[in-house]
Amino acid sequence: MKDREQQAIQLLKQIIEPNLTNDIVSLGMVRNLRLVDDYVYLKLYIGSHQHDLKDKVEAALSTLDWCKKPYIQVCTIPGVRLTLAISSGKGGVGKSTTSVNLAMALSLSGAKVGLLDADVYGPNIPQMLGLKQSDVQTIDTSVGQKFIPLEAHGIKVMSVGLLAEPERPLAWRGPILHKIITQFINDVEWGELDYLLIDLPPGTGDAQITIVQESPICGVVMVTTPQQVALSDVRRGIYMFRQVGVPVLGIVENMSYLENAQGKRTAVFGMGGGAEIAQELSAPLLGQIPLDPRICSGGDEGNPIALSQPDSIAALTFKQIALALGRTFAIDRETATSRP
Ligand SMILES: Nc1ncnc2c1ncn2[C@@H]1O[C@H](COP(=O)(O)OP(=O)(O)OP(=O)(O)O)[C@@H](O)[C@H]1O
Repeated sequence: MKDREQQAIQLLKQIIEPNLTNDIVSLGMVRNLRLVDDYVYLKLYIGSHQHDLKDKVEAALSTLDWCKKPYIQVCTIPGVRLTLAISSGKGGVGKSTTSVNLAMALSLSGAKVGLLDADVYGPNIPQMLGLKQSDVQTIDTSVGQKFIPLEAHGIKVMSVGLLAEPERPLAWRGPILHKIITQFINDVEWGELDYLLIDLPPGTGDAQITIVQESPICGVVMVTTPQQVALSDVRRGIYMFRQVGVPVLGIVENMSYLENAQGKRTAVFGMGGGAEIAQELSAPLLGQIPLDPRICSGGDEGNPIALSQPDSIAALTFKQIALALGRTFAIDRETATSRP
């Protein structure tokens, strides 16, 4: 049986995703591969534009002389091309700040962007985008009721925080947590999106594993601050994602330094931590965001720095990360607007 499984995996490894120029197994698109008698079962996690990969998988597995039939369950979020997760090893390092500003930078580059706040422990994305608690509307569709996302600065937003009562802690546990997150992933009517960013809860617990396993996440951006204690947590996070087969796209180092009016930089939380971990774990350092009080006030006022201060170092760095992601996934202004 193990030999046959290896045979199937080797065949699937020959299928290359043309834009990412990597094979679908390494990209974490093939999951839950099982052999029952002479049948192959697997889940294929893909974006809305990658349905031809299913035919390729079918054709590849059909060449196995012992395989009577492959059963491929395609897992995708309708209308969503790319689902990316933003994660951190520990809380308070600026994960939500990065999610909001990256979403903003991607949107400003011309892409259609959605942001799902799955941080059940501290859902503060709505506030960071200036959204108040409001009744989330639902819509009846052919596949059941769906939530309609709210919109802020051109970004479609859905958050567990929009469903919770203000000032009340979200004390969801175990099965309820699992159900809420799964519902969020599958039951939001996003429409057509180039990117769906998912702001994960901090850490590497059940909630994170559920989300990454049950959604077509094609990559994770890890956020960290430069000090050693944060780095050991981010290392654990990266190992976790690699273990469940989700590629780590790179690391954003936040609160890297504080710059004074004369341009002198002080490394408040130490220097070079992000670069060190990036090198150690062979994950690119996507950018370094300085400490800037305008990031904090922008978050509190619902006006992200990527929009309000486009010439700031922080905004330019988020823009550069957005462009890098666009290049990686071959989504640029042209493809975003000319999409069928
Ligand atoms: N580079 C920065 N400069 C100044 N303030 C920042 C910076 N990054 C984040 N902050 C502020 O730090 C606080 C924590 O940031 P944020 O909520 O993004 O962290 P988080 O990692 O998402 O936290 P949690 O895990 O608790 O959700 C916020 O008030 C935010 O405005």
